[in-house]
Amino acid sequence: MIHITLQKELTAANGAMQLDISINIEQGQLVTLYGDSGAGKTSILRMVAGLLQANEGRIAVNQNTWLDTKNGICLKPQQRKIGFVFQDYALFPNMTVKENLLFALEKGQNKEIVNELIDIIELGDLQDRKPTNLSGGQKQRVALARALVRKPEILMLDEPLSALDIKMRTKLQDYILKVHKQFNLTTILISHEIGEVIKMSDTVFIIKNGKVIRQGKPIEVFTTKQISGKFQFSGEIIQIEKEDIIYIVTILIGSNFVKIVAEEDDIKTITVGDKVIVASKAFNPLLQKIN
Ligand SMILES: Nc1ncnc2c1ncn2[C@@H]1O[C@H](COP(=O)(O)OP(=O)(O)OP(=O)(O)O)[C@@H](O)[C@H]1O
Repeated sequence: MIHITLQKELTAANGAMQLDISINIEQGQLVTLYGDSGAGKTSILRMVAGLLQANEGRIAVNQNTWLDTKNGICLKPQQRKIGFVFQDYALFPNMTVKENLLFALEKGQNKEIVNELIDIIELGDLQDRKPTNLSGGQKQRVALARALVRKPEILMLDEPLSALDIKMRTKLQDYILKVHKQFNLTTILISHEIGEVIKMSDTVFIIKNGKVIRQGKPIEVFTTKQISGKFQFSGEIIQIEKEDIIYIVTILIGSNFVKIVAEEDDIKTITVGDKVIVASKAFNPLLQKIN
């Protein structure tokens, strides 16, 4: 079990914001932090990693205490068993893929883990290339492998996929799920994509103004009780157009646009940029393979 209690005064765009959270994560779970920009998600990860100091807090990872401000305990970042992947890949440009991984080894650590990761994350063909000769998705695979070299207890992923196109994103999601299971990791992912949160995580914590406002299984957290659709997708509203007495709402679902007819009452609570669920109760879709 991982227990995280943190309090920190942050300086938000409109003044001071008190971050105050207390979360428990079971060993082996993949959890997501979801919320608006500036809600405090990255600050939480940075405090867990020891890169940002909490005003008060306690972090206990299995039997070990990483932080306990009341008792003056605060492990240095290098003493916390963390693997971190950011949106920017932060690979060393002058080193090959394999050298980047070898460089991450601890002093005296067996090099076998590097070959194991090259194998699992399928970097064999890329291992002698330098990062400039890799695509965004390939670089992020290397960054993921590098984060795992020291066999972390917690893997932290701060929007690692947001710069990638939908196809790459899906592929990387699968690699993350694979290593999460194979290395029995506890993983904390920050994501803005409802679909990604639902696909990836056991539990989602919705963060707003530095507080956890909801938590639970993603599908239950993101769907209200009224919706019991048999068929549903999440997406973002791109456009709302009035046509006579109805409205046409354009929603981006993955890389596809879908137009939905809505009535005046429906659009009262929604606006462009909102994340929504599109659900249908009586729907018999056709399935067709695409190449
Ligand atoms: N070291 C710090 N001291 C004080 N305030 C900070 C510090 N670091 C970040 N902040 C502020 O805390 C707020 C939350 O930032 P944070 O990066 O944690 O949000 P976020 O939810 O991860 O946002 P995004 O999704 O845009 O990355 C921001 O307003 C930021 O300016």
